[in-house]
Amino acid sequence: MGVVVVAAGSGTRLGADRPKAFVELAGATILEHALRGVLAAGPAEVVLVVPQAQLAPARQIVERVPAQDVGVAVVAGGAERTESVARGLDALSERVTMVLVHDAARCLTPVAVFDRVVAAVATGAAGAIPGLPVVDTIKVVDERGVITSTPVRESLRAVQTPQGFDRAVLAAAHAAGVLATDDAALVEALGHDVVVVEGDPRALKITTPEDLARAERLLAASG
Ligand SMILES: Nc1ccn([C@@H]2O[C@H](COP(=O)(O)OP(=O)(O)OP(=O)(O)O)[C@@H](O)[C@H]2O)c(=O)n1
Ligand SMILES: C[C@](O)(CO)[C@H](O)COP(=O)(O)O
Repeated sequence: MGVVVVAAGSGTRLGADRPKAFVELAGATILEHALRGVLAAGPAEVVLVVPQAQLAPARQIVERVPAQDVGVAVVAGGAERTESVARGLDALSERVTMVLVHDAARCLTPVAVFDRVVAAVATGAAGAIPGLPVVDTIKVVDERGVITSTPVRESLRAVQTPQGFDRAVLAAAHAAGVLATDDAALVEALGHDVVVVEGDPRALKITTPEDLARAERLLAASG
């Protein structure tokens, strides 16, 4: 299994003085936490996708983190998340047949979540992604803010990463050249079934300063 870790975002909503993946969380960068979490899942290879200006700092992180015999490559990302994923995919070796795409911003994702995604793809799913039931009622609104529909809550999931796919399926989905907020959407658009497996609250995406504080608390609580 190969893992593409996308870490090339700027982190506008976090508002830090550097790209989000290079912000410190309990003494290490978000990217370092993410890399350690990914390596615990037992990949054959990993590609870190980072901003062009952060290639050298990212390589220093790779040197610091023990990876045994796992190959860890570092490549520059694009302006959009979808482009960053595509560049990461291109950097995986030919031998990789199953790909997981993971947000560095979800750096505290437990290994059990990786395991559930891998198990679902290994048993034949074209794609598998973690998700949690939503607790709020969700409304669809138009441009005036007027509600146009209320989806049945039981059918909704808030989805996370890692998102796992058969490599050929994901490559075909990216070849369409369409942008989406996650990879599953590209694979769904090709007509493939993507299954949702159980996610985990600890796989939160660090997006705002409040999320960063929550991640600090989670790490402190886990000792
Ligand atoms: N051009 C981009 C945009 C996002 N990402 C990555 O995709 C993940 C999810 O994106 P998000 O959390 O929204 O990060 P940012 O785009 O950096 O956040 P913001 O929208 O606040 O700028 C992050 O790990 C981010 O680094 C990426 O690799 N390349
Ligand atoms: C892939 C993702 O994390 C799934 O929830 C999410 O869609 C990323 O979106 P963002 O707009 O890049 O935060």
